[in-house]
Amino acid sequence: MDVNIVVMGTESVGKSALTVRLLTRRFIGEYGDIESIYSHSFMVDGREISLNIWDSPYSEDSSMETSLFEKKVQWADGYILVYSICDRASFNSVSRLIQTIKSTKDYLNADKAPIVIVGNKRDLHHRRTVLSEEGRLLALNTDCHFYEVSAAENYHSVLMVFHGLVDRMKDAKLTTKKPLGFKGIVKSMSAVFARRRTDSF
Ligand SMILES: Nc1nc2c(ncn2[C@@H]2O[C@H](COP(=O)(O)OP(=O)(O)OP(=O)(O)O)[C@@H](O)[C@H]2O)c(=O)[nH]1
Repeated sequence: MDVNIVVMGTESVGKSALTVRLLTRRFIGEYGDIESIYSHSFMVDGREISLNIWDSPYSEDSSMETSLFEKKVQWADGYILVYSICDRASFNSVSRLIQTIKSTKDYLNADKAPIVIVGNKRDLHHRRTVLSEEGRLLALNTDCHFYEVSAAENYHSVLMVFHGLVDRMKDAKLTTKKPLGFKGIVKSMSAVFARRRTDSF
């Protein structure tokens, strides 16, 4: 089964950190700001699940963001919306993002793809400005799912986020993989590591 997941959220909330943690089990600290689609396969109940994860840096450019946003919604079978527990604006943005996704034509026309809300940076609890209860309540009110994790400290909680989302899709009628038609997307981990190597010299 092929599954497309889009990871969204404002700047520096840890979208790449979560994605790279899933793929490599590692937290590398600094991540490039490139639009990337990563592939990752794993077995569930004897069946191979192939995940395509679209991780994009946050962009302030609204015109670019609109067309890209629609493309993402058209492509996605599921969403991971990330905020930082230390950044209230990022939480408010997730709340708005849910409304925007849910009102998009492609979302309404398709089988409603599951949405998972993720509060990241749980290790920074001394700087917390968003309570766990607020995340949970938002999920309850919007019919989404909720996790609080630390990409920096914990691989298993990150794994739970992605597997939890796939579990919710298993019964959903997934359409055949939609063509992407978007140039310039890097489909490998090499860019992340190449960037890191460059930075360290
Ligand atoms: N303490 C802590 N820092 C984290 C965690 N996750 C990410 N970071 C840090 O937060 C910063 C931003 O992480 P990224 O993964 O690049 O965030 P992003 O959401 O992909 O950012 P953009 O690409 O700018 O949209 C980096 O310095 C990471 O090391 C976490 O769980 N805990």
